[in-house]
Amino acid sequence: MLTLDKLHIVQGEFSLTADLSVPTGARIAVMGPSGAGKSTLFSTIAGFIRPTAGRILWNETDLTRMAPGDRPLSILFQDQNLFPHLSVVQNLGLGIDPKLRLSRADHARITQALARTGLQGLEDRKPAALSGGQQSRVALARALLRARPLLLLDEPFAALGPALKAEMLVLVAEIAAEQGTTILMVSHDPDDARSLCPDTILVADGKTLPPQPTESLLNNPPEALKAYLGP
Ligand SMILES: Nc1ncnc2c1ncn2[C@@H]1O[C@H](COP(=O)(O)OP(=O)(O)OP(=O)(O)O)[C@@H](O)[C@H]1O
Repeated sequence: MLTLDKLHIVQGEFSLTADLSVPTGARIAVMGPSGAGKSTLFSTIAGFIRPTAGRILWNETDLTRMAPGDRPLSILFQDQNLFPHLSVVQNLGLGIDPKLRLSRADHARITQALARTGLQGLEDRKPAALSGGQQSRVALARALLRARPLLLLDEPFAALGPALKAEMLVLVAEIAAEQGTTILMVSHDPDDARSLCPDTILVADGKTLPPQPTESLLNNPPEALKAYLGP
């Protein structure tokens, strides 16, 4: 279970509170107006921003002061943060060992992750020689290899076309189900939220609300969400 315990985040003029829990294995959409603080919330959970007050817990473990790399999570952004000078295999290897000292078993796991994400044959390509969809797959394969229990998706597939995006979301859902991964996903698309996430966290007006059923939230959106979703 992820617990945000009386969390208070301040970035200059901007401030955001969160006091909620997310059960293990849940798939939760994170929605709210532009600038409401969705990415800031993720950066705080991932450890790139230090909260002003409160705690972040994974089960009984207090993550609040833990280094980002030690936290039990992976985060995927829109720019896939792949290393441009490294091949697909090397980028994946970094998910296992930052010094790329890989055993035969590690290579076998990489081969498996490549197959799982449909990247066979692209092992030696550099990211610049991959399509956007293929880059997304590499980032997802790396997260798969890290096998952390919590996956934060900050619109990693936003630049893809609708069909490819839907395909990636299905893949995420499959992998998450296999690994029992808990997912938080920032989404601007109500259909994505509906298809992948039974519950939604709303971020608006400086507050992060606890998860509530996605369907009823979208069918009867509060003002802040109405403006964001458009007509
Ligand atoms: N380093 C910073 N210093 C001061 N303010 C910041 C900093 N980083 C972000 N902000 C502000 O914090 C607020 C939240 O930004 P954030 O990117 O988290 O919003 P968001 O909900 O993810 O928006 P979007 O949907 O447009 O991506 C914004 O008003 C932004 O201008």
